[in-house]
Amino acid sequence: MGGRDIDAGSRGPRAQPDASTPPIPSPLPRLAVLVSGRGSNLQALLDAIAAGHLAAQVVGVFSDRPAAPALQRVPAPLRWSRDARAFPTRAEFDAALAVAVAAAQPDWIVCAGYLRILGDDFVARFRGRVLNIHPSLLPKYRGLHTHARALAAGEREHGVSVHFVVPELDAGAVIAQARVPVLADDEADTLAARVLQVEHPLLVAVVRLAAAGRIAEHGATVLLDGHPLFTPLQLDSTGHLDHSEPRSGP
Ligand SMILES: Nc1nc2c(c(=O)[nH]1)N[C@@H](CN(C=O)c1ccc(C(=O)N[C@@H](CCC(=O)O)C(=O)O)cc1)CN2
Ligand SMILES: NCC(=O)N[C@@H]1O[C@H](COP(=O)([O-])[O-])[C@@H](O)[C@H]1O
Repeated sequence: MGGRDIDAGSRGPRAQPDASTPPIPSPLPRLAVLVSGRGSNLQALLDAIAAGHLAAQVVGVFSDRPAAPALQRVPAPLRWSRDARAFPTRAEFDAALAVAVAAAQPDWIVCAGYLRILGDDFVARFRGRVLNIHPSLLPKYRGLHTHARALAAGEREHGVSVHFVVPELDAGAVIAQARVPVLADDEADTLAARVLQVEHPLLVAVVRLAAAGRIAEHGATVLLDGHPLFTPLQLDSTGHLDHSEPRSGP
């Protein structure tokens, strides 16, 4: 799994393009995906790319768990994993992860079911380019076990958020959300399954915006096409993000 191929060879005069010269396509945006589990969100990205619905390329899949089934969804050269528990400190694992991720030269890093808190140094190194999909309507239910907690709290609505990653857990600017109803007979697993169904189109839709250079982190705010988002984009029933959301401010 390597980075960009840099042609250090040719030093002669560059051929001037003319009408007969086909345009050189810009390289596809490079995605590094961090996983810890089965990888259904990773698969959603891979499927969208294969179907021509996401103009990007997965350049590496990274895990803290060598046995993570998600790793099997990509060819071996794209896989990197180390047992995080085998490292003396969290910082040492994070440092090894950062070196491996940097070597892939990603444009974006997507936490897709990645179950480790990233250290401050890792976040700082890639700040503004790290996204996470979190199974709750943030800022509600940061952390783990979100479905059980939402049920225990008697929520009638639940869902998923995609946000920028900052050092504080699940506290980064929220880019987009998708909502599902909580049913009277829901248990954590049935609610999780319903949420997962909207996670996949939501993640693809946000990564599509990121890959197209349309979103950016601006402090605690998300910029969409240079305009601040004051409320997260919402996934509609057709799997598209509502860009018509009213934007106040310049
Ligand atoms: N610095 C950040 N790192 C990560 C974030 C983030 O927002 N900031 N998002 C997470 C993903 N995540 C929820 O969406 C999450 C991941 C891990 C944990 C957690 O408590 N992990 C424990 C280990 C749990 C386990 O092994 O079962 C830990 O790291 O000690 C909570 C939420 C990705 N990283
Ligand atoms: N705190 C992070 C977290 O809980 N992420 C959640 O883990 C699952 C991973 O599924 P996947 O491995 O099939 O994509 C997804 O539901 C994702 O939202």
